[in-house]
Amino acid sequence: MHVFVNAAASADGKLSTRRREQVRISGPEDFARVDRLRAGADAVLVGVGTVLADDPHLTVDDSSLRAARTDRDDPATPARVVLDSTGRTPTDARILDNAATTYAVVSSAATRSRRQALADAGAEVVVAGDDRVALDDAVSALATRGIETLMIEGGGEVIYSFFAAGLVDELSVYVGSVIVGGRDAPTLADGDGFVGSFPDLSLEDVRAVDDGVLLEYTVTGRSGANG
Ligand SMILES: NC(=O)C1=CN([C@@H]2O[C@H](COP(=O)(O)OP(=O)(O)OC[C@H]3O[C@@H](n4cnc5c(N)ncnc54)[C@H](OP(=O)(O)O)[C@@H]3O)[C@@H](O)[C@H]2O)C=CC1
Ligand SMILES: Nc1nc(O)c(N)c(N[C@@H]2O[C@H](COP(=O)(O)O)[C@@H](O)[C@H]2O)n1
Repeated sequence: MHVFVNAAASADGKLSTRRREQVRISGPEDFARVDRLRAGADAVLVGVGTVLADDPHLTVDDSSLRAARTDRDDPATPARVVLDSTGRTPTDARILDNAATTYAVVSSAATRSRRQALADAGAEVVVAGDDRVALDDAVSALATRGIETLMIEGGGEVIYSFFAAGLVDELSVYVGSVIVGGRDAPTLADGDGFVGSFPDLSLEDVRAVDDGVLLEYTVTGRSGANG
């Protein structure tokens, strides 16, 4: 499976505020680019933290991009995936509407009633892992459902986990011209953080987008060279 991460960060590396309230960092050109990225994916994945904070829809909005997908017999908008170990996704979350297939990936820690509630709300429930969603198992389960290209949109906990598992092939970061600040505000990669061995990136392209900068990387492996 090809896995790519896209996120928008402030100039000081934050994805949102310390209150975990969504910040509009991208401008119109970048949001259009994100729409194209979504249109090129089989599924768009977020963590339950993003669902609870933002209630995202995660669909392709541009009608010509949707038409191009249906012309090649793909659904108009990619599948949506939420990593949600205990099934905390609200049953009225926007990702559970009928705009696309939605996979709720839970762990064995999710109660039968939460799994049933998510299924009743329209999700296809996938179990991967014991206490927390195990990414290798989740990715395998998605692959068996025909997902070959997976876009990770965040947030910082989930992005870190994908890097820690060595599952990321490409990263694009839009760096907006704003400072958000806050030691507890989410960054691109939160989690426990790396010590001694760091994912290495190769910078493939830099360009001005809106009033910020788009950085595009491929992931080349792990080394301690940056430490
Ligand atoms: N600027 C941008 O581009 C973006 C910004 N955001 C912002 O990020 C914030 C949310 O980020 P964050 O709080 O980090 O939440 P995440 O969206 O990264 O979700 C984290 C949660 O996902 C669940 N999860 C399940 N399995 C895993 C796993 N293997 N690894 C990691 N997480 C797992 C965990 O909850 P559990 O254990 O209960 O399952 C965890 O707490 C919001 O403020 C949002 O606005 C989000 C996306 C993009
Ligand atoms: N690319 C980008 N730029 C920003 O400035 C952002 N705040 C985000 N946030 C992400 O977009 C999701 C919202 O998606 P919908 O418009 O509801 O489909 C949000 O949940 C974050 O993942 N992204």
